[in-house]
Amino acid sequence: MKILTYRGLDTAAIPGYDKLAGYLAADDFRSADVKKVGDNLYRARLDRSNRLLFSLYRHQDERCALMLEYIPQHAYEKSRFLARGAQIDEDRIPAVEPAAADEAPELPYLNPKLHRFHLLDKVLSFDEDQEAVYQQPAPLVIIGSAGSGKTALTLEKMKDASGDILYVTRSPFLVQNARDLYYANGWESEDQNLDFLSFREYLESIQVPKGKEITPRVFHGWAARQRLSKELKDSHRVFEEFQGAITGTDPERPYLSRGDYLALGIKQSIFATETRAEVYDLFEKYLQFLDEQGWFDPNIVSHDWLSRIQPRYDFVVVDEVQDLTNVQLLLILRALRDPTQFLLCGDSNQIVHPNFFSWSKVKTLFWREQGDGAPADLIRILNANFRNSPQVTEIANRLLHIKHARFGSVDRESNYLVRSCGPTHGRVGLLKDSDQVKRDLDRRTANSARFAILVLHPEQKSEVRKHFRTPLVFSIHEAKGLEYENVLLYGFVSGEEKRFRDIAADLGEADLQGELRYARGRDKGDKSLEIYKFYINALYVAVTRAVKNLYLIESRPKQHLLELLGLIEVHEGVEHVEEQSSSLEEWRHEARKLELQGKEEQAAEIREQILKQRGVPWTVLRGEALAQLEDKAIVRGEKKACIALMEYALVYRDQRLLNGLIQNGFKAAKQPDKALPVLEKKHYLPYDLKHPGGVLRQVDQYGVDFRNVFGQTPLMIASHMGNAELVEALLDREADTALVDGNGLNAFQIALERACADERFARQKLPAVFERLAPPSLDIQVDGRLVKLDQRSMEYLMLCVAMVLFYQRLGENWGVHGKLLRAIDFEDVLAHFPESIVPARRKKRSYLSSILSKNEVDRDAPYNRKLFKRMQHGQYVINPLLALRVEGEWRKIYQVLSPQRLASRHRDPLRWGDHVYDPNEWSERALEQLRRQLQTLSDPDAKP
Ligand SMILES: Nc1ncnc2c1ncn2[C@@H]1O[C@H](COP(=O)(O)OP(=O)(O)OP(=O)(O)O)[C@@H](O)[C@H]1O
Repeated sequence: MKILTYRGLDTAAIPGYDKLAGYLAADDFRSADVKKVGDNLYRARLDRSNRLLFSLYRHQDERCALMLEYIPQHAYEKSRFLARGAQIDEDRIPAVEPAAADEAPELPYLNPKLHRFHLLDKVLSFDEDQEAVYQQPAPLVIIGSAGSGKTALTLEKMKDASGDILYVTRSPFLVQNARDLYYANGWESEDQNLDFLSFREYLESIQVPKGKEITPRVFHGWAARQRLSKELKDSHRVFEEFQGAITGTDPERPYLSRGDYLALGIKQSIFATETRAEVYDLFEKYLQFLDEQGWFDPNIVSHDWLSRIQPRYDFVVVDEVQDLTNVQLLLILRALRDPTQFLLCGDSNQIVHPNFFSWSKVKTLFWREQGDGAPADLIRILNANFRNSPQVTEIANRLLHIKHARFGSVDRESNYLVRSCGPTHGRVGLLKDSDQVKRDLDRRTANSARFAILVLHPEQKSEVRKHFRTPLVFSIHEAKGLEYENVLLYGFVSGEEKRFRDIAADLGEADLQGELRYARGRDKGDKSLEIYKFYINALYVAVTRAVKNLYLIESRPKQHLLELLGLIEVHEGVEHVEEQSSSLEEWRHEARKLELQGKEEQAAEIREQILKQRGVPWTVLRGEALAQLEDKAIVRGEKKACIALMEYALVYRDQRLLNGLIQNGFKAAKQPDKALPVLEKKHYLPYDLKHPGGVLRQVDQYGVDFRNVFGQTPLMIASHMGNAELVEALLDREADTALVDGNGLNAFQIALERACADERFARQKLPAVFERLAPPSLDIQVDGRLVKLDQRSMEYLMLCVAMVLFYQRLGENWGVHGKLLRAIDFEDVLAHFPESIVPARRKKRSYLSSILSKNEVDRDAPYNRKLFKRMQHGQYVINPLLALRVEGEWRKIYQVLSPQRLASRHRDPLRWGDHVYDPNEWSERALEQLRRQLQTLSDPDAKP
């Protein structure tokens, strides 16, 4: 059996390691005393009390033991790889034979020379090139085609850095994905302070820009309303020109002047010189539009922020750097304390419109920043592909050849072919464009979430929809970042026959042989060539979206370009296309993924067409509906309305509403403890059952995040009930953990809220849901800057608990005792939290005090998140100037929380003689004064 060791596992420091490894290598599981302790997790015996954890894999015909972790003193509960807190009774776990390895999962790639492996979401053995990059210190630029393992390698390199670290890329989806990969399998590091940010968030972390970021969709809507000549009709091109040529290129200016734009060289603009004046006219209108309609352009803001950026990172990773402009990249690099500590990666072949990105520009930028001290050897190339099938990679390589032969190299760096290490065998085929073929193909693919159709232009989508039912139809502009097992290109080449004919021109098979040599384009004089690049780039991007199988349907299949790609035979049948049907679960997952990638159109189509979801038929109590109910109950005293309002008030513990009802003589409101169980039975019963079929049926009907009458999602209720199985089922269905209820609390905070008030819940229910429910980070805004509070920080927990205490304690504390929130309040509630969630040292009052004071608004301290405002000695409220991003919008904290719901418990008036003293009035006055104070502090500029 081959022995591989996990990165960083210091085998020399493990007593008895060599002997044990020897047993395993010799397949002697008996001497190694191997037992199974988890899913593909085995333990072997080092000596009486120490154990070693490993996994089994196969590679081709070889068995492999992957050594993971040293477990000293039977301390399985501290293991990173076993579920945290695992208790293992060694006498009861089954012994294992080496033959278990024959059933183990297959490693798709194994470098025979390397004994170290890495682990993200899966096991990785680096190939020679990856290993060389792994060993190379920063600064480093990693260039590699789609699927060459850039992201994987970069993340593993990031784990070696220490201090303040930034991972940034344009797409929020990729950021989330990278973060998930990074922390997969329980990775933790004490000496890293990590930020995973999308470029937008990075801008916000310097200063939140005013307005919203302009999106292609908004831009197209606006451009469609302008009177434009034919040359400017393609608004994608115009948008690219604005974002890549007029803005974003020159760090000295927010955008080029008209004169400079008109004077750009032919390679620096997508538009011919004679059209540029009109483009610039439109650009000026665009500036006006941004200003008037409250949008911002990220390039212009990036330029403005250059004057604000301060060094604050020790190490920076920029992924998909080809999606960023010069100015954006500069803004990132300027955040480095040591300007050489960066790692950039990308692939200029993944650009659809030529947006003037080139590696030489990146280098120039770096050298200009660095002066003479810049290292000469910055760039590393990865040319293996681990994602696509060899057949797809072959077509992609042919396209690179064609592009290269016709247009010359983009730059020296992007001049390579791709070597396939693809895990599976695939198929590439040209299909006849007949009704029969389309019908058969539709039948086989309509229910498959692993089959997508791509077209060149958005208008072609409606044509596709006439023949195909799948919701997964994308234009090339939407295709970035997508990958599907099967991809069909519909009329890609026939739709632009002339363009592709011109591109293929007189190229022959001989032009597609050998390696790419760096060369300028053949047709130097032909200035119109630039325009053609879009078509070939688009085809390249489209082809590489296919992980396994690629099909093309062409109405005119006899085309030179297709011939060059080796697509000569036209298939009249589609028997070889596997019929696939995806489960609703896969479709739900697909919809959520697309939504995160900003592909709302397709996500909505899946929800409507496949998941058949619709809106809830009841009225959700919020905003106007809630105000009306209040009016009917409290002003007009309608009985039914009183009951409904009492229920609402009970759900949100809105003492003020209850008090209102009591004053109106609605007695039931006086005894919330009696009314609450009735309410729970009426509304939450299905959420408490072992088999929550009823809830899941509703989820199927209305979507996983539907709102009940009180505005709660199923996840919020499941979390309130502490029903871990249901929570799990809902999260599997992609329930959104970031949504908030009528009190501004998300599902995680709702579970905390129960746990703070109920020791049994904290002990018995909370551990099972705690980690799964906590959103990975909270976006807060302090001093106009975005801070992402990571789930792993104590500040995250403190802010969440403070939001809970706002409702649970602040009303009573202030209304009765004249106190705000104090360390003792936090100590009180955290005291009964299990050790696995909050370790004892973090529950101590001194520690809690130190977190409160370290994060005081008026204190000047490093890493001060300014979460709290100290109002009196040791007494705090959440910083009224803090804003939270809730459901995509920035909202001030006291708009998220509801100060009007602050109230102390209703007390009976005291009487002696003729005197009546009503403590409720006193409390209410005090609380009103607090509300006003919070309001003033929240909005210091408001007129009194
Ligand atoms: N050495 C390896 N062995 C096996 N799989 C690998 C290896 N390197 C990368 N992979 C896998 O290949 C896939 C593609 O890797 P990754 O996403 O890092 O590529 P990328 O270059 O960033 O691609 P893109 O530019 O499309 O984002 C991933 O599933 C990754 O786990």
